Amino acid sequence: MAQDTDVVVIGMGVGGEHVAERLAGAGLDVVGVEAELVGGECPYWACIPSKMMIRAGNLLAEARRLPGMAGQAQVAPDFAPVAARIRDEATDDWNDQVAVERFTGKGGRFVRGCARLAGPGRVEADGQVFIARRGVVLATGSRPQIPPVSGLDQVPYWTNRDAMAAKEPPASLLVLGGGAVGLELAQVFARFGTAVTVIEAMERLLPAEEPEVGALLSDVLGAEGITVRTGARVIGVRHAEDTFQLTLDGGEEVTGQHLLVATGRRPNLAGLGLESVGLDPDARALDVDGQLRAAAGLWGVGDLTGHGFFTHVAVYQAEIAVRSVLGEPGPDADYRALSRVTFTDPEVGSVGLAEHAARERGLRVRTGTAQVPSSARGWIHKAGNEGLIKLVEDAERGVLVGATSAGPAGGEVLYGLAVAVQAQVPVDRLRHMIYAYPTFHRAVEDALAALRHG
Ligand SMILES: Cc1cc2nc3c(=O)[nH]c(=O)nc-3n(C[C@H](O)[C@H](O)[C@H](O)COP(=O)(O)OP(=O)(O)OC[C@H]3O[C@@H](n4cnc5c(N)ncnc54)[C@H](O)[C@@H]3O)c2cc1C
Ligand SMILES: NC(=O)c1ccc[n+]([C@@H]2O[C@H](COP(=O)([O-])OP(=O)(O)OC[C@H]3O[C@@H](n4cnc5c(N)ncnc54)[C@H](O)[C@@H]3O)[C@@H](O)[C@H]2O)c1
Repeated sequence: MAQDTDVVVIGMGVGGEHVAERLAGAGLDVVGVEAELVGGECPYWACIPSKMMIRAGNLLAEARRLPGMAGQAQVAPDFAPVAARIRDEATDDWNDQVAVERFTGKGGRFVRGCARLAGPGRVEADGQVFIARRGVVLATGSRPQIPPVSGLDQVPYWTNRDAMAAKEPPASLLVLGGGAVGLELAQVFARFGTAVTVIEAMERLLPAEEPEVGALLSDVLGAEGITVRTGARVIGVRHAEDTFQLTLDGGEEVTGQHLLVATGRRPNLAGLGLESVGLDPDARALDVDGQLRAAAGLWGVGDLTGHGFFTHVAVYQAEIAVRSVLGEPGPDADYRALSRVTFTDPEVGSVGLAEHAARERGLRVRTGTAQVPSSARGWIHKAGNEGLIKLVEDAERGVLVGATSAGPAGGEVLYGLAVAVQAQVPVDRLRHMIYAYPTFHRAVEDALAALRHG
């Protein structure tokens, strides 16, 4: 028999969990359905374990920077504490009991299973049927996008999930894709002694970001001993005797003990029953309006909306969806000042539009760039000081529409630039601010001084 409830949340990753807990906390009867682990990708296989790995890799890199700066250190990398932290502190050995109890403790009803829509306000899960009076929130996230490379579907490649569960670094690793996942993990494993080759199809690393950043990362990763192949297409994959062999389009072969496929993600819409509510199940992403509504009584938050695969986007959208479900007024989602940080060393932070994206929108653009090593703090910092600040100004309006901050703490330096883009602070005002000496963010002042038409 069908059970009545106020709201059903399908998918209890960061987005869905936030919605479900907030609505249950507001006194609604909420059913939360999760096929795998409550918390989703971020705590178990993505943001948190990868950042624990990166913290460890950065410690090794800092120790290796001692010569010429502060003495000598014997560095003997050991991945065991990293794997243990991921198992014990990050993921509770991939057990979500605490998260489930946090939700049920707020009065939520939890169902473990794969849910699907069976008409407006109607959800089937784990052999049960729920009728949602207020509506349904879809938050099913995304999964790795596997490219159609000949032989790839026949071999035991890694995705981010296998990498996060690794107990030791592989002897060698081929990384397909020079985006955020590929580069963060390439650098970590290399710092633990893995021989890493990154193969990126586009002409540069992090191709969606400023080209200066792709060049910077190629140099830094190359100097750390990582082989970086850009503009490289893999046309075939084979696996035999614990070795992966990739054939590049020029005929060259590259080999490695493991292969990490990190070529992007795609929203999980298949099998959700979208056709039962008149929506296209084959769409690339769930189309939502500014209040995160996909249809009457149907909301969507997180990766499946295609507005950027980031935890901060999922949680931002979740707050708006909560207000919308509760019928409370509030502003529409606004992605103009969306920040993203790739946690390589140097960290690459960016907000808003890269120069090429601003030009594609027809803006009259001025850009200004400053090199971190040439700034006072960068010069003082010395070892590991690589980085740059690049600003993108809409010259008509005299405001920044985008900025990049790469360097030590580049993701933190980004914050001031994100405020400037979000609040549309006039560039002239930014020029007449006082920037503390000698901070990394003082390079912003140099970049402002360099703003000129390209
Ligand atoms: C390696 C890696 C590192 C990352 N690092 C960062 C980072 O540093 N910072 C950052 O902001 N972002 C990072 N991300 C992205 C971040 O993990 C995602 O953006 C975030 O997890 C999205 O949350 P979500 O709730 O939309 O989806 P998910 O976390 O994917 O959760 C969706 C949930 O829905 C469940 N589900 C799916 N279908 C159904 C169904 N039919 N019924 C029931 N349940 C279902 C799934 O099991 C899953 O638990 C990283 C991603 C990766 C891969
Ligand atoms: N620090 C963070 O916030 C963080 C970290 C990791 C992941 N993420 C999120 O997860 C998402 C997925 O990360 P990702 O790195 O998998 O995707 P991505 O889209 O960032 O990068 C994928 C890369 O693979 C390349 N590529 C695609 N097909 C290829 C092929 N056949 N051969 C070689 N290269 C190919 C693309 O050109 C691109 O550079 C990101 O979009 C990001 O939003 C965020």
